[in-house]
Amino acid sequence: MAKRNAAMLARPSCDRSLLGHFQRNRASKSRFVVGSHVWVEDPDEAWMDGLVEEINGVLQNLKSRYALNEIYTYTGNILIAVNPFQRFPHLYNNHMMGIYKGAEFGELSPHPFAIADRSYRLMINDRISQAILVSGESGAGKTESTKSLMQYLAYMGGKAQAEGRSVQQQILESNPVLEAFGNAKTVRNNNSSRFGKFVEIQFDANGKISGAAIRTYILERSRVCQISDPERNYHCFYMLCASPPERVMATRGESITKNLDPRAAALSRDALARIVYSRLFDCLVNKINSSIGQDPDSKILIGVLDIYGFESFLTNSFEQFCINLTNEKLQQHFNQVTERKYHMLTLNLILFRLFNYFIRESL
Ligand SMILES: Nc1ncnc2c1ncn2[C@@H]1O[C@H](COP(=O)(O)OP(=O)(O)OP(=O)(O)O)[C@@H](O)[C@H]1O
Repeated sequence: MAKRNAAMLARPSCDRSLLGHFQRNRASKSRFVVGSHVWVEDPDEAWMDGLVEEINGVLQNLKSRYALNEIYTYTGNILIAVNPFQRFPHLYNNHMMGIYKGAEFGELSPHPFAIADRSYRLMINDRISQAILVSGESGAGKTESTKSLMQYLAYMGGKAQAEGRSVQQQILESNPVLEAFGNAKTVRNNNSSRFGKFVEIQFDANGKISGAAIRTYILERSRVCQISDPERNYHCFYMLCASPPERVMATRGESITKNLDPRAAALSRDALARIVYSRLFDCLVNKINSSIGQDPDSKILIGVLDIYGFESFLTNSFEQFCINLTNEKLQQHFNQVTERKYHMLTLNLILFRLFNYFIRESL
């Protein structure tokens, strides 16, 4: 039998929160202990009294349902999902979402769509925010269940977008990006989330999605520089280094397919690294500026420009070429400026801005 892991989805009702933690073999132990008196179903006697002599730890109900490909089971308000380790696309298509739409909770087979539908109805009817907790051991199927929940909420709350991509589309499209940067192969799961995620889907008064926020928690930072075999680093690093036959550029409204040989792929990788680093540097400067604070009402200022000096190597980088050109221009202007008795700093600042603009545009 395939390995079975289980994830649990708990739906809080409008006035209380259900929190829980599901581990295989523990649920039965919490209800039955060795020595308990129990009723046992019997084909002849109907019910017989019995005594628990041994607990072998198998959740019989989940096991027999799993054998019939029934991977979802309710226990009260809680949905238990047993990882099937195979795709059942018919369980998650538009037709299935239509069936669960507005159906009474418990009327249809247990499903994440039913949990999402109940939460949506409670939010609409009682005007109270809801939360769905997805919990379970690594590899149990929490991320897959979360995607089904989000798929259904997007289906219920989605509104047609006149132009551009709708909020619901963007929420669903954020999954592959976050997984590329936040998921990695571990011993237990080839696509293990190495961060916690709280997706807040906001609705307007008509129950339509009006916005969303993704809050992440405790990204496993150590993985970036420390991994043990056979685990891997974050997927994005392998995606960056891989040279697919064609890795497609998506632009607004269309996608362009371009063949990249390993050399071109390496150039793209290096360009990305440069951009990421320079954005990080800008971000640092912005942080410093916002912590110092600026006076928006100030009408006068003294600017002091300090750019790096000109230099000439055997092979000059593009930035070196730019800085040499700018230094040359600055000196020309300095001479003109002093001759014409203009204020030198003002012109220098303009040039500095132009220089920045030029470099940014060129990169
Ligand atoms: N409902 C499902 N249908 C098909 N495959 C599933 C389903 N649930 C889980 N899987 C399979 O199991 C793998 C692990 O599931 P998932 O990544 O959701 O686990 P997880 O509980 O989020 O793990 P982690 O805590 O490590 O992130 C998935 O990549 C997928 O192959």
